[in-house]
Amino acid sequence: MKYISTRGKVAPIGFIDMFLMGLGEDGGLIVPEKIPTVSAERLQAWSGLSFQEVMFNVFSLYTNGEIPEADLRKLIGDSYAGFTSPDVLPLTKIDDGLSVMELFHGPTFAFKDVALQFMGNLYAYVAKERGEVINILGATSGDTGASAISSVRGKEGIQICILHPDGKVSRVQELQMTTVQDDNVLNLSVNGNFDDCQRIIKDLFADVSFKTKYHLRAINSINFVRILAQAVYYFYAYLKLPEAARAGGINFSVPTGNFGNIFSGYLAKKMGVPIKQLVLATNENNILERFVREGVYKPEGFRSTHSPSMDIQIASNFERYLYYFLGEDAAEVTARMDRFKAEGQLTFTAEEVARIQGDLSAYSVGNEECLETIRDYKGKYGYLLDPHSACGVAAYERAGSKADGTFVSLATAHPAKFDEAIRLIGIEQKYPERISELFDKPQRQTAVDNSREAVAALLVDFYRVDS
Ligand SMILES: Cc1ncc(COP(=O)(O)O)c(C=O)c1O
Ligand SMILES: N[C@@H](CCOP(=O)(O)O)C(=O)O
Repeated sequence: MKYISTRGKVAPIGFIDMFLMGLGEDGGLIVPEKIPTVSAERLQAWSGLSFQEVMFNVFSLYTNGEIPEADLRKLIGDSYAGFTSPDVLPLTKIDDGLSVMELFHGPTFAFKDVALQFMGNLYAYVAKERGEVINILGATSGDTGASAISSVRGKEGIQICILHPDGKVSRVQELQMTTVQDDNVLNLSVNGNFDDCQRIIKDLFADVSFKTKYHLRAINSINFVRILAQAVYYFYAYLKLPEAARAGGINFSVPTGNFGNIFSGYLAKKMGVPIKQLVLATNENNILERFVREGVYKPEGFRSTHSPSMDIQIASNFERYLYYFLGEDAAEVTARMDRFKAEGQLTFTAEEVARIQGDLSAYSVGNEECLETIRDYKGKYGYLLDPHSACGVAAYERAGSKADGTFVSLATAHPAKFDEAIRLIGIEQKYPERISELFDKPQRQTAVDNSREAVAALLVDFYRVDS
């Protein structure tokens, strides 16, 4: 298995090189040369396996033997040892039609831990085995940053810098990042929004001489390993359902912002998970909904919502979807992304829109509807959703067609991370101890201007370049 770029100008590389490259050196996103598939019989044989075993099986299709089997098993075992649920990702039945897969039982109470605990350990492994310098650069709307920092704090040979939008993450998210005192962590609070943070890091990754000199490594869903690790929970959700509930295929409702969460589902479907509908749930930052419904991909005014981690306009993984949508035609992807850069929007023909709607359905959930869904599910089922997970459930409610069989809605964060919103509807919750203890700790972060140059100047001082 080799890896290539959506823009076609990266010579095929192996698994570890792909992991280290992060963003393709031609500015594209990395994808596998050919997506491996799992037959229905083989998938059936995975029934009853633990999450760790399913992950091992999925990753073994992609790693080319570059990580010896025992090492891969240990990396996976270590990564989920700190999850608080014995199932790692428990599946909770809400009613006959709907189950919620809780992805937030890791150290930072968000679904990002599923992939990032593994990636942190993989970076430490690669640093040790290959003597690579690992200088991680990431952008966050709140969850990726906390999770990535938790996965590498204090680890030998690794430095991590995270950009977050100043004042636009929840209080708990900010504390999770900025109360970490390890010297290998730098938190930059950027005077802008998440799109600005993501643009700055992508510009720095695209500057190949800077990237090479400072050994920049990606932890965002820019990195294909993130996408792959997230694909595993689609397999696991399918396998955890009783046979009768999954017969004929299942549906997922997926809160998404950077198109990473749902693109992982799209990948799992291509690999062979019998997924019928993939429902894309956004908040009021609804560029992806407009793309699916109207065939227009165009950022519009940024809005702050109750689900701040999905306050995203420019969705990084849109380009990966485009690549497959355009029949893996890298020249056409390049032409369309160039057009997007020049004109600030992409429009799709009616025939194309019909095909997009064959892959995805999409719903944008307003602030009021989000809170209403939280109130409703707490009242009806005694189940407390966080605002991101509530967008997923609200989209499921609207997707409607219960005749399609079982739905799994992905619960992407613990409600305690977004108590600001939950309190608005008068629901009191008790924080897990690992969250309540954050409020007494000192914070450390550096304010920085919304510019690539300002960030680069700080990185030059922070990163280690010796091996
Ligand atoms: C809690 C939560 N839910 C959902 C999402 C959406 O995930 P993605 O942006 O990978 O699609 C994010 C981050 O964007 C998040 O932090
Ligand atoms: N919601 C994310 C935004 C970054 O997305 P990523 O999947 O590319 O890391 C966050 O919480 O930071």
